[in-house]
Amino acid sequence: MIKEKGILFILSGPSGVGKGTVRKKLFEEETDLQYSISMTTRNRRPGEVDGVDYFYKTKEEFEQLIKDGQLLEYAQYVNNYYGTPRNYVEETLEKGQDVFLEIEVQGALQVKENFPEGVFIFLFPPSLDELKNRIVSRGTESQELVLNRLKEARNEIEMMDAYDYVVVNDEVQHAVDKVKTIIKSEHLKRERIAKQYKKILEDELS
Ligand SMILES: Nc1ncnc2c1ncn2[C@@H]1O[C@H](COP(=O)(O)OP(=O)(O)OP(=O)(O)O)[C@@H](O)[C@H]1O
Ligand SMILES: Nc1nc2c(ncn2[C@@H]2O[C@H](COP(=O)(O)O)[C@@H](O)[C@H]2O)c(=O)[nH]1
Repeated sequence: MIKEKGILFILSGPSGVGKGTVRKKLFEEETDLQYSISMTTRNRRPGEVDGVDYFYKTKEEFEQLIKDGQLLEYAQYVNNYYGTPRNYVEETLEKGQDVFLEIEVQGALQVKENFPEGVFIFLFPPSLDELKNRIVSRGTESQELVLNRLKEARNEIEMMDAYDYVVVNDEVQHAVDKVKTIIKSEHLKRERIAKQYKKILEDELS
């Protein structure tokens, strides 16, 4: 019997909307997903751990990874590089396990070119004011960086139509439940298609 490949889920959206918060809660409740840890050149925030939150790289190391074709996608976001390790994603999907990416919009659009069969979810803020409150209240960025991230957010929201699903992050648990429903329905959809495909093959062979 042919082993089904895993499904690639991409959670994306503007900085501060709550992607990391929603993803962490989702992973407490959903144990069958594999999280792809990204590479970045940004400085480690207090409490972040290398190999858990990110793989932290120098600019030179990151540019070498790009040259070597080791990134599935990458983006320069507010003066730093961020990217997804290609081997980890491809090998995990090949093993039949689902992979979950939490990345910004430019990167998500690159993934869409290479993996159009991926499931693209856009996390949307209840309002732009609330988005600003969230970035500011997190307290991890200077005022200048908050403004840069908000400027970027407006461009990112314009790309929302390229996604398969839009989930409003009003309350964390609501958003997590909606993402879980999307994951279940994508599995059901693929099972149904596989059954139909099997039936067509059986009919043709009989
Ligand atoms: N539904 C929510 N209601 C209120 N606050 C929230 C909600 N979701 C997230 N937050 C808060 O908003 C802030 C930003 O969340 P988080 O860091 O998860 O965003 P992000 O989209 O991952 O940001 P970035 O893209 O910059 O990494 C955090 O302080 C978090 O606690
Ligand atoms: N294109 C990619 N974007 C990524 C990746 N990993 C994280 N991100 C996104 O970058 C911004 C900033 O993150 P922060 O940790 O500095 O707040 C945010 O939107 C992340 O989702 C990646 O591999 N590729």
